[in-house]
Amino acid sequence: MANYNPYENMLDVLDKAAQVLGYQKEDYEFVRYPERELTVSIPIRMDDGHVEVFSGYRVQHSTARGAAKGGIRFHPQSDENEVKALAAWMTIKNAIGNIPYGGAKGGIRVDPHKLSARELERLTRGYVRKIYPIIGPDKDVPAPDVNTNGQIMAWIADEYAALSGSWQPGVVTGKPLATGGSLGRNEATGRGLLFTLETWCEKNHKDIRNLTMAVQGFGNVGSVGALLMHQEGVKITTIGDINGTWHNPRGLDIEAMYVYANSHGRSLKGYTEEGAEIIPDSELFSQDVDVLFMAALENQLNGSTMEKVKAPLILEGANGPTTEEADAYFEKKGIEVLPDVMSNVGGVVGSYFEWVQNRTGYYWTEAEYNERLQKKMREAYEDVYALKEKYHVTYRLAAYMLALQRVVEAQNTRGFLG
Ligand SMILES: NC(=O)C1=CN([C@@H]2O[C@H](COP(=O)(O)OP(=O)(O)OC[C@H]3O[C@@H](n4cnc5c(N)ncnc54)[C@H](O)[C@@H]3O)[C@@H](O)[C@H]2O)C=CC1
Ligand SMILES: O=C(O)CCC(=O)C(=O)O
Repeated sequence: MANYNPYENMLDVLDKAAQVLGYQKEDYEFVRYPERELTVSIPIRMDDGHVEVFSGYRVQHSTARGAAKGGIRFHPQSDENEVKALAAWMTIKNAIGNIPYGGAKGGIRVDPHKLSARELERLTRGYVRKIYPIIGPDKDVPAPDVNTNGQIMAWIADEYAALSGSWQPGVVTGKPLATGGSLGRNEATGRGLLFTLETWCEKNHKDIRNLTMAVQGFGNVGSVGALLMHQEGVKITTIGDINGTWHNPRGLDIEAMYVYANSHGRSLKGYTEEGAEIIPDSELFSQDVDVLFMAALENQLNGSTMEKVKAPLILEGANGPTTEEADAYFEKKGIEVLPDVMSNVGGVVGSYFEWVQNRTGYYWTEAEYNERLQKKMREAYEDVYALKEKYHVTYRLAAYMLALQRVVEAQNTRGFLG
């Protein structure tokens, strides 16, 4: 998998979707290229006085349907191709969610766990100064992703205010409540995944309370998703994060794991539970469960791991966890995949709700927020499902087809071909 290029993977699926729709290359060629890619260098004085220079990226894949929108990731392996693919997936996802955004993503190549809080703040503010010309509430609106959180979003909003001379909370979403965040956003991606699973159960005449599950990733998406699904009766026997894989055949104590991870920097390192054992990470995918919930990183289910999967259903909370090769294999084997661009859209739909509240200055209750989220998740699922049934394709292909139709229509209506 050394040569895995997530952007190429995205293009392959996009081309297939276009083919099923009967599009010629020129009908959608523009969607194959990001509109704008910015690479920046961020010099930081570290606490001990020495200087380090970090690479950062912001890619705006599309603004056809509205301002570019998507999270920012801090990760040691972040690079141009990863951020490009993540930005394109945002275009597709935002179109499926039918929210008025294009797609973008950002990244800094750094291991944030090695930085002090002061260094992290300086790095974040340095990054904002470099991408300042291309972001704004109507231009490009960042949000959290892997290894970023509400505090980092608050620093982004504050640095933007310092540069622009005005407090504009709608420049970034996923903020803490004290800085214009919204009730519900922190849980939105996980809650949206629960709604997706519930809709799948309804369509397949399954009772969610009878499902068993294994989860990879226990950060924002994995931990909230697992907690909410557990509360609905799903039995979660296996959870893995970067530190290890925990297994309890009687069902893990998800509440305890959630509290532990959230008081240990979103990490399960050191977690113990009576009846639970630590198993090799390589055994996570081969668990004999009903659902494999992917909530870590891309390229996890690929040519080398796909044959391990025993679960008949894969729920994608992470972006891009399944390569095209693995996807084809799962289709052949009858393993159903609820794809990222449909299933985890709750995060950005929740961000849209926050942005709407920031711009109107009128804040909703959590119950209102969750009710609207449920409605949006349902609509996204049904819109994808209708195409899946009509064309007899996978959920993923149907999702890409739906997005392609919406982006192409917006682009053509605006008429911005040169
Ligand atoms: N935060 C959000 O609102 C959204 C995030 N996503 C996607 O969901 C995924 C997870 O994001 P977050 O939960 O926000 O990130 P996070 O930083 O809160 O958590 C990431 C989790 O993945 C685990 N992990 C990392 N590498 C791993 C490995 N090699 N093996 C096993 N576990 C590993 C970490 O230990 C951690 O538990 C990413 O793909 C992200 O792009 C998608 C939609 C929205
Ligand atoms: O909330 C957002 O704007 C984007 C979240 C995100 O990065 C994602 O959906 O992958």
